[in-house]
Amino acid sequence: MTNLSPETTTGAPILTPVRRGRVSGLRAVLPTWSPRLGVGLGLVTVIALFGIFGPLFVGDPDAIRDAGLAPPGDGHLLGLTQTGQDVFAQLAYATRGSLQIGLIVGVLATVLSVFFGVIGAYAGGAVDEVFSLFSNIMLVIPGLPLVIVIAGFVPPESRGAWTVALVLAITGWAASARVLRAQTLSLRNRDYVAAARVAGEKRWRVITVEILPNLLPLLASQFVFAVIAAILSEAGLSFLGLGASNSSTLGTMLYFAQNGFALQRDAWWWFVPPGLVIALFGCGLALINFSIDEIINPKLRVAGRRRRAKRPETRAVAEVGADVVLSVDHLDVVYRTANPVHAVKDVSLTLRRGEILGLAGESGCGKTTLAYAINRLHRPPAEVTAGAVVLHGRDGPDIDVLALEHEELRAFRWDRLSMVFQGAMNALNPVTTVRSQLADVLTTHRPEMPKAQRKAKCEEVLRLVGVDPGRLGSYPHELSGGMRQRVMIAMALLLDPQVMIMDEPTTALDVVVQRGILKEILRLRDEFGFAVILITHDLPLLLEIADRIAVMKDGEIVEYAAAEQMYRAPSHPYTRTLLESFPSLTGERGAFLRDQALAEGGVR
Ligand SMILES: Nc1ncnc2c1ncn2[C@@H]1O[C@H](COP(=O)(O)OP(=O)(O)OP(=O)(O)O)[C@@H](O)[C@H]1O
Repeated sequence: MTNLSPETTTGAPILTPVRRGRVSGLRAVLPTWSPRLGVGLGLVTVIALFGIFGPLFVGDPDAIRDAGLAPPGDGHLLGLTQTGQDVFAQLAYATRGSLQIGLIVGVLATVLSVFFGVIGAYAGGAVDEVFSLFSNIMLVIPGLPLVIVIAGFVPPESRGAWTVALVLAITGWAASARVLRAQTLSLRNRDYVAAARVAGEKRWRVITVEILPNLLPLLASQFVFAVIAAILSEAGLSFLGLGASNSSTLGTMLYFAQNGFALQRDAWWWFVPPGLVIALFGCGLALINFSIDEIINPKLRVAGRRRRAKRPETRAVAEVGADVVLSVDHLDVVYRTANPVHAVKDVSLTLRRGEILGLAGESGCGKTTLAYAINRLHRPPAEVTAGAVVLHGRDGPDIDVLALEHEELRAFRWDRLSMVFQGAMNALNPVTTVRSQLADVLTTHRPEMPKAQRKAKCEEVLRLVGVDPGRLGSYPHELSGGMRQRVMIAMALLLDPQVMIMDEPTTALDVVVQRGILKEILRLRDEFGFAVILITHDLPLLLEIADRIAVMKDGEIVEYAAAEQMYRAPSHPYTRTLLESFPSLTGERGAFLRDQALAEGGVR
């Protein structure tokens, strides 16, 4: 296998060269530009400018004229109310009033939710319990009735914009505090926060430097949401006659329009403009909120592209021999992020029946991406842009894996090709027993299998991987790391697959357990004849147990040879560097298990 360039057989490049690198500085915390964000920002900016500067250019909104109720025209852009007041002038002042209340509530509610959510969660213990209890109580009190009661108790003469804003903030922070608490609890256990604590950083510094910056997108979203809710609630309160008595807001405009029977008198120019401003402002903020969500959850950024994702350009698979079970042909995988990453470049591999094919390479070279793409487990932003993956059935037609439809794919996975994931021992569900996790696989893929047979099969696979079937009733936390790993391998064996992909199956285990499990895999392979793609960065380990090895670097296969050959004479400088980077205790790299196995006739 040579180092192939990313070109199609016709010579046309499949992809333009991709730049690697991180989005730096402020751009990393800003939402990506999208038409949605543009429309949202446009709406909010225009309405905010109208609220800020409009009152400077319109006349007195309270000036009463003799004209009475009049439609737009005659020098009045939006007509007159029944007392002859200019609706456009009122709209400018009312927009300013509503924005003020929205802003005050947004700031107050955010401060309260940070105080009760973040500080409480970080402090932990009794403080967290009390804060959390208080947030919960505020959360279960129905908001609107409480607002109505509080606002109703405040005499109209002292019910100014600030009072209304205060009432709305008091009733509107609790839900955000719950979300921030959950997020802070998760953040405070992260390694970098623990490191800051161990380094002796003061509490306030850990909160402001380590935790709050990570909560910024969430805080921004909560703030925007609080502003929308405040403007709408204020409009509702005013409509009920409980709004700010000394200031004009969009809600009070609607209240007076209602009192003046604007609807019955067809005076649309009186109630439509304030209603429209509320709707457009809310809509604009909601659109901005969507974009902030994309920062909190970057996966949302690719949603549009996912819909447009096309079938990759496939080419005829190279002629394969009868003993080939899986062939990967010129596969390309790209992460379509702001700076696209071409993670798998023109990779071609063939896996023979019963073979252990090792895939080695340093961290980040694309091993996991390749494994996921073979199994169609890759998710956006990852996209297979070219190539083919074909499973050559034992008894049946070839299966073009990349062309499988949803249901076919569901039936194919695990049945024909199973996978032991990286960090698999943590992949077991902590709240379900080993029995039900194994049985679930059988119920999904073999629904017709009788219960007794299912039970027997679960016991059999556990025995095969060296775990006492008595452990079927155990929960994952009751098993050692090595046992959990064996259970995952048992799960991968359940349906007698033809191919098993193992991504760093033993990395987290100590050398003795690792060796035991690898020997077990070799024995099972010999017994059942499945083929294995074994992924690891540990090349010497592969030299010991693999039949052939592919070495990956920067997404490309740079050397692909029989293990024996790679062991005796590695041809690529990178392979040599990899081998030299591992110290040898015996003086002979990888001699131990291979030579022992050769002597036993175990490794071919
Ligand atoms: N979701 C993602 N978005 C963008 N780039 C990604 C994403 N996931 C992985 N990559 C990039 O793809 C490349 C290959 O990553 P991959 O996880 O396949 O490497 P690996 O060889 O399996 O590494 P390791 O041994 O550490 O698991 C890396 O450069 C990585 O940064």
